[in-house]
Amino acid sequence: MTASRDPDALIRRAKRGDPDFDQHFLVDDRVLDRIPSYLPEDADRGHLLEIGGGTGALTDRLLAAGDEVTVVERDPELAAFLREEFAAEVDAGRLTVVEGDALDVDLPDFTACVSNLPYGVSSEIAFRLLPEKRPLVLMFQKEFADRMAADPGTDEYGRLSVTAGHYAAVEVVEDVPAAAFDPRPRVESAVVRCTPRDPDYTVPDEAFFLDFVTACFTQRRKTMRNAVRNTAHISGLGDPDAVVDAADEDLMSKRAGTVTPAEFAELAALAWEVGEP
Ligand SMILES: C[S@@+](CC[C@H](N)C(=O)[O-])C[C@H]1O[C@@H](n2cnc3c(N)ncnc32)[C@H](O)[C@@H]1O
Repeated sequence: MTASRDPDALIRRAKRGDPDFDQHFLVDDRVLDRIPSYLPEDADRGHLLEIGGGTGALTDRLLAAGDEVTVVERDPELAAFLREEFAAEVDAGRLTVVEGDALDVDLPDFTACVSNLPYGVSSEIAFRLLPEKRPLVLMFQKEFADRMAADPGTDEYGRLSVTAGHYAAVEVVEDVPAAAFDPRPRVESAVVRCTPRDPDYTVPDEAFFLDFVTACFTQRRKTMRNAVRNTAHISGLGDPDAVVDAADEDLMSKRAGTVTPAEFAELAALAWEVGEP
């Protein structure tokens, strides 16, 4: 196997690294080597997607781990640098560099995504990728990663945990210190693995379920009884009182932070039936 490109040399050649553009490049070789290995063992590595290629240190590892790679990069100078640096792989049809905003561009039919995300838009990108139901290995700000993977009853559990968990089993697989990046971000980071799976509950309407969960967590300090009543403008319920009257009393006395995803789904089904959504 050929040696990987030196991440510091890539940054010198690209002459980029602007924190205002979410440009914090990974320079720790051990972290870079480990990231693709977090893909589930049975993941199809036929076509890997990378969002935010930067100077290509992770792109280089993905070319070694997969058959074909598509990288999306918003910075035109970095996109041009990637095409030049990886000209042989581009010519061989193994690498496609898409210049554009990952929130707008058409995504290819990828089999798995491995990315060190731009943190300013990491939530929007994650929720663009999760419904695609492909394995994802993504670097986030640590606090965000912990909230995504949190269990009911913990301080971190919230809307993000339920909505991400609706699409995938979510695990934090590695904490990454700021020192692993150049320039250093002001926050700590963590790598998350999302393994797609169907949830252990069914919902009558996915958009309504997600809005209902979002609504309840805007009032996380209130009982579910009050949360359901006070947030009809978010959940879209025409008759929230009917839901509260029909629902289990014990569940209505809980706070959102201790309600499991399956309990949210049960309540959303009831709300869909009697709450005039
Ligand atoms: C945290 S850096 C990661 C770079 C590289 N993958 C690495 O690990 O060193 C994020 C990259 O995403 C790019 N970026 C920022 N916003 C973006 C967007 N909306 N769409 C695509 N790329 C974006 C930045 O220019 C930057 O190169």
